[in-house]
Amino acid sequence: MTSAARGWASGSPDTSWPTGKGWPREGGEGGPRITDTSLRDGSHAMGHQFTVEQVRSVARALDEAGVHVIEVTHGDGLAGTSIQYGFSRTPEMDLISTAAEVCERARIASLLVPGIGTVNELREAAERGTQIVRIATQCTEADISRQHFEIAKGMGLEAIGFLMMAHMREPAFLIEQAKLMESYGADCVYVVDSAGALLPEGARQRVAALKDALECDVGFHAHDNLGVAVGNSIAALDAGTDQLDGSLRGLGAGAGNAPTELLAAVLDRMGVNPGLDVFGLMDAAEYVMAPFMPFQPFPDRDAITIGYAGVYSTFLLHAKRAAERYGIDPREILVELGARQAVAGQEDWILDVAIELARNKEKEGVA
Ligand SMILES: CC[C@H](O)CC(=O)C(=O)O
Ligand SMILES: [Mn+2]
Repeated sequence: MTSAARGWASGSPDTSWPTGKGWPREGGEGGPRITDTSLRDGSHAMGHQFTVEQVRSVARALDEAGVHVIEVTHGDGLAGTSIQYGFSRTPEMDLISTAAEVCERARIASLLVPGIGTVNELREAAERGTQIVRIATQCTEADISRQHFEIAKGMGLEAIGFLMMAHMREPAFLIEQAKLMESYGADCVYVVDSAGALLPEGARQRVAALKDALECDVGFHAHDNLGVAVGNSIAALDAGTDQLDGSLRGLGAGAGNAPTELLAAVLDRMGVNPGLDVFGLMDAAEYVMAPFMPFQPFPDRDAITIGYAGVYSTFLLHAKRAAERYGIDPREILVELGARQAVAGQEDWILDVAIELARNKEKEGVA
């Protein structure tokens, strides 16, 4: 569908345009609402070095191709720029303003991780054009997001919960966490496969459980560590997801996200295209995004290990260092950490596991 066919050229109001909760179901075009996170999750792959020009051209191309929501911030969310997470080349508020200025239809979202971003950044982001805040917590810690939801709703923003590392917990557990976010005012709660560790059945079960238990929308955010980001997104759709995430060329952390252009093509073939210009997105990926990408994210050995072990990608470097010190394969450390369900903040386990594995190996060698 061209922009003219959608009535964009004339700027006529399109009542089917997605504005959040329950968006497309009655009288709309059908299909899920699409959020492109190239300019946020992609910030990780870019080493947080986006320029104003890059953001302008990507946001414009996404908007023209009918993407409903464009997420813009540092990869770790508002105020992520730091020695810990990597300094942004361009102040994220300028990137938000730039995207907001060029978008005629798409809404701008920003990620906020409680403990990193504060209400001050959220207020400024809203002044610069952010209309949707995605509040991200570990999938075991939804309770820390109450204040953030209440403030965001008080500011008139659409507020979305982002339950990260959702592969680590069973659907029944996620329901409880998602219900907390809903009770704080969430318009939607996402199952976030941060480590790309889910397989289609796991994605389906988690989304189906939330759909069954919540009144608000449900979303799904994929990573491609096991090469099934698009397959998992389709499984989520099958389970009734209202919203899906993608990024052009999959630009995102680790093995990257589900490519938006691929999602568009697949949804179109499934007969549930929510108004995306399939060729436009293919062109945006090829001619706007690809030329400035520092590398093409894909499931390489490290990325597969993260998905296979189901651990935080931040464990990788520490595991490699410990493995070298104790003469073992870092993959063994990561798989063991995954089995022990290590979460962020438990990096000290890495050394313990390395020592234990080295001892076991020594014993086996002696026996
Ligand atoms: C906290 C940042 C992180 O990249 C959020 C996300 O996209 C994920 O967990 O997959
Ligand atoms: Mn992500």
